[in-house]
Amino acid sequence: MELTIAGAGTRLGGRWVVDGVDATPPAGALTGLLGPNGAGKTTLLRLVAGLLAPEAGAVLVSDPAAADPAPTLPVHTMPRRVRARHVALLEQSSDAAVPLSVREVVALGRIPYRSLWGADPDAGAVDRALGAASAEHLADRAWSTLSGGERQRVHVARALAQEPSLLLLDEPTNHLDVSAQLALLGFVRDLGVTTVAALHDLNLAAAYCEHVLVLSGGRLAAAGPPADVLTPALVREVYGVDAHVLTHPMTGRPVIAYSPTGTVDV
Ligand SMILES: Nc1ncnc2c1ncn2[C@@H]1O[C@H](COP(=O)(O)OP(=O)(O)OP(=O)(O)O)[C@@H](O)[C@H]1O
Repeated sequence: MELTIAGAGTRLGGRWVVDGVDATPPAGALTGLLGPNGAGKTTLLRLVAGLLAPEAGAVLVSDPAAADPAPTLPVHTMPRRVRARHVALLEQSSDAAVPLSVREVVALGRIPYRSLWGADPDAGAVDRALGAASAEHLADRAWSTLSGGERQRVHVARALAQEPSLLLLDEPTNHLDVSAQLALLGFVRDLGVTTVAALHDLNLAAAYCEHVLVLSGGRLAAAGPPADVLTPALVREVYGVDAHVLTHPMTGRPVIAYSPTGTVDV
């Protein structure tokens, strides 16, 4: 799905927390949404998901009912059921103790596809999503008994079960061990679905994202391929941290080596 964020902004608590953001994340690829705590990443994801209507500008997506893929449809005006078939948002996980099994939680992602009498037209969708999120071994567990990382995998599986054409992930690697982080981002990158993922780990973004957007104080500070954007000057300006940017010996992608603060023994 094509996505254009055109001067989008919104206020929360009387303050512009997303302010005049212009961006065109590449279709069918993984875009990293970066920026310090409070920069506006979650709010921008909610605007892109159509859960918030922008007070300024627009968030436009391809109209699923039209042959033309050009982004012309304001996402927040899509009927909810239609939007739920095309746009999935994985929010920062809540720890609600719902009395459901893992399989039932993932099946919630299939609600937009179910018929009036509750049948899912694709009986294999839940199992495929569990497999994609490396969570098939959890299928029959009670949700309330899972660890933080296990829950995160199930949240991801639920979003994938929606089979969206626009996938929005808010800190999807939260709680995951290193191996699960790499597996998840590798899987999402190879999905071929337009994906925007808020990430705190600049090295994961550099390794897996085709494009990155960097927010700072609600405004877009930089956008482009990670190798162009993730410079020592940018890391200093946005995060207030000194860093060296090295080149990964296998992939050629940037590796950010932060300079420790305080006294350093050498
Ligand atoms: N309902 C609200 N009312 C007032 N201010 C809000 C509200 N929700 C969020 N904010 C503020 O808006 C700003 C942006 O918040 P947001 O959650 O989008 O940032 P973020 O980049 O996702 O942060 P983090 O990395 O910490 O998750 C923050 O300063 C936050 O305190």
